[in-house]
Amino acid sequence: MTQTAAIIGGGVIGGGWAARFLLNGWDVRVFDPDPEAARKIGDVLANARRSLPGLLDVALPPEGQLSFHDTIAEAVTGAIWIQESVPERLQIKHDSFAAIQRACDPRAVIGSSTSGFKPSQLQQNAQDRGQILVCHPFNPVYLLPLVEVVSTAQNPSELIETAKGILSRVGMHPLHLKKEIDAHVADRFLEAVWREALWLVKDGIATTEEIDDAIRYGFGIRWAQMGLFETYRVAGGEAGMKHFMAQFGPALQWPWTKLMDVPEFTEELVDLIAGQSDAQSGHHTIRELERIRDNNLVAMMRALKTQDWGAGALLGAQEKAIRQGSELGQTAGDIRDPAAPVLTVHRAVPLDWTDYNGHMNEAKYLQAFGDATDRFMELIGCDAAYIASGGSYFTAETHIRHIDEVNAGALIEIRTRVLGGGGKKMHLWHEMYEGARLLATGEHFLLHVSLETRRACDASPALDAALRRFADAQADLSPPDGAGRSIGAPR
Ligand SMILES: NC(=O)C1=CN([C@@H]2O[C@H](COP(=O)(O)OP(=O)(O)OC[C@H]3O[C@@H](n4cnc5c(N)ncnc54)[C@H](O)[C@@H]3O)[C@@H](O)[C@H]2O)C=CC1
Ligand SMILES: C[N+](C)(C)CC(=O)CC(=O)[O-]
Repeated sequence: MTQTAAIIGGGVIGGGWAARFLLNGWDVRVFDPDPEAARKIGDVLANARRSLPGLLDVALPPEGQLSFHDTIAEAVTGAIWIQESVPERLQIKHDSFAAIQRACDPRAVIGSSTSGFKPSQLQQNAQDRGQILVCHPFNPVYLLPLVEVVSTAQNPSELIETAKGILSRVGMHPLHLKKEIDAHVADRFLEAVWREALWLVKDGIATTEEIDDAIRYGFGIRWAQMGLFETYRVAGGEAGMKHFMAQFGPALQWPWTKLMDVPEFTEELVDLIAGQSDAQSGHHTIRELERIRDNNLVAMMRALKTQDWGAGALLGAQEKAIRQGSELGQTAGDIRDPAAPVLTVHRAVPLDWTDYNGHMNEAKYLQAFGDATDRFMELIGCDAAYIASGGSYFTAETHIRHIDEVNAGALIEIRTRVLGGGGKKMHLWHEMYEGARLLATGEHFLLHVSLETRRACDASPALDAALRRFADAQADLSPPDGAGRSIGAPR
């Protein structure tokens, strides 16, 4: 059954939460007094639709329904997750919690996006303190997985576990802090770095662009994959962390940084920073910058997925769970009708598959058909264990027809037929669709090989039988249009 989330405050962060829940299959009900809220959330959703689904190599559940409501009471009806993302003012947050708790399901989780308030401050005077906890996300909420969960002794452990479970199921990494503290963990770093950067600009040491370069050409990339302590452990060389601390610890006593002093926010400093930021980035609109940011984040996170590391490992685990619960997780024994084409790929087109023509690049059609072949091989028993035992298939010939174009974010399906198979041979036919629209076909001839001799040889009897089950059942189907065709101009 579809689950429902309520979003109270639909600005930058509330809009991001709405997109994350919707694209993970939840219905979302929004309350925001701003008459422009629907348009603003629409813009965030458009960005999310082109970027989030393509993070995974498998389709997310069908998108939920979005609705807007005139009161908090109406918005929270039926919601099991309520995310407060109103402005960072304690009184507005308290008023919102009071209105939420007058109307909501007492079992619902109420998460607050607050960047700085402690949960005990949020819970003050609440009707049910135990229902409210901090769930602090990072912008863009639809792509970045971190959410800092901060609770108090008032929160029942079952509610905290429910909250963490739900956040994990929408692809997030709930980091549950041991104790509450102003600004949680991550915002304390961000503020320390920001404060230092303001000094560097004010003192004329570096411009905003030079400071950004200092981050993005070096330690920013490093942090994205290993964080701080693991990076420094490696920097200690073979002697490791103790050596690193002995070598660089004393620097903390020297006056390298001004950390706790804050430069005065004079009009002059604000103008200096805003002027430098305009010179650095003013030629892009904010929407353009958001898209550049999203393109880069998707490429980086997908690269980390191939390494099964950090934020990428989380994506891999989510992908595996979705696959296991879907048609793509079936075994050959689950398939009752081997005469029907088999679903081998169901996924969105990722941003990093598109090219200068604004659509999916030709090389990625082969990637998608290659993935379809891999899935079919796995289905008939040519899986990781079989390959480790020394047998596999090599592709000997491929013919792809590009029939229609497709853009980032679009959901594609590949259905696979067996045109022939048995012994050493496997002849596959893939059709790629977006809905009912045929996008491409791929015809592939493969040979079974011994990975030891690198020469063709018969498949194992079990693999051969599994392949022949499909080949025999499909033998009487009429040949697909375009099968066996060679390249030539239409006459
Ligand atoms: N912007 C950021 O980078 C991050 C912000 N946060 C936190 O998220 C919360 C929201 O911040 P943003 O989305 O940046 O602010 P925002 O200004 O973009 O959005 C706030 C939204 O709340 C609406 N609003 C105002 N009064 C309301 C009320 N009484 N009931 C319902 N909605 C109301 C406004 O119309 C606006 O759409 C804050 O607590 C902030 O600390 C958390 C992570 C990152
Ligand atoms: C600037 N900020 C304190 C609102 C930032 C955050 O809370 C998290 C983020 O997305 O950087």
